[in-house]
Amino acid sequence: MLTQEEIKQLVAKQAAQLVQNNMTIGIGSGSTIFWLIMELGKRVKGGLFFRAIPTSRKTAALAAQCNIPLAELNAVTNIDITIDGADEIDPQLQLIKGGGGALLQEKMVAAASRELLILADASKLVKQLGKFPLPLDVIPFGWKQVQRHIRETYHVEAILRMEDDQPFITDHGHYILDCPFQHIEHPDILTYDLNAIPGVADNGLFVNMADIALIGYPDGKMETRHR
Ligand SMILES: O=C[C@H](O)[C@H](O)[C@H](O)COP(=O)(O)O
Repeated sequence: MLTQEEIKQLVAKQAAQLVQNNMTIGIGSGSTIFWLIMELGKRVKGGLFFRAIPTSRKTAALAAQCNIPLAELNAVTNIDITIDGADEIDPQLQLIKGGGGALLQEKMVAAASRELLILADASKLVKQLGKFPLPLDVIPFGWKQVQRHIRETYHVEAILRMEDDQPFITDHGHYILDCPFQHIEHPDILTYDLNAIPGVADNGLFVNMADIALIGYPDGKMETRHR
């Protein structure tokens, strides 16, 4: 039986093979994407040329260490494919993302891409989204008003994400509120409503965005799911 890290490595290896010469790709964030970057680094060493739009400072730093040429989102008109991880994946390939706090850039890069490929081990598969607390990317100014709105509207206690006893700060200087909805019946409606709250920059629901998910299992099998 493979460990979770070995499964992540396996799906990352397979996904790295999809990148072709001269492509522009988006690279997501997180521990699964760490392995993707390692695999892409090997392909760069082997002579493959592509350029990548990173979705976080961490991803950018890792990719630079692996000699992957980087570009900014503003510098491209077209991204062939974005490869990213997820925190939850439902049967319609609707996602919760943002466990690492990079959801805002991830969604912007995914939205600019022709295709979004999600890599995950099978533990991320759920029947219904919501067990994983939904991250909201919020402007620090007046964040408690957003928290109060969530409490009054949904009866959900949003928790300010902390790191080393300080609020966790995103790459763009924002805060993250983690919202334990438990059951999200209509992700399409919820994403729209949450983003309408003043002070919310974005939320971690990725609705109708993922095209393909590559799922790895402990026995070494891989499954491709399409939306
Ligand atoms: O902000 C983080 C991203 O949305 C990640 O893609 C997500 O949290 C999954 O990360 P991991 O591959 O570490 O489980």
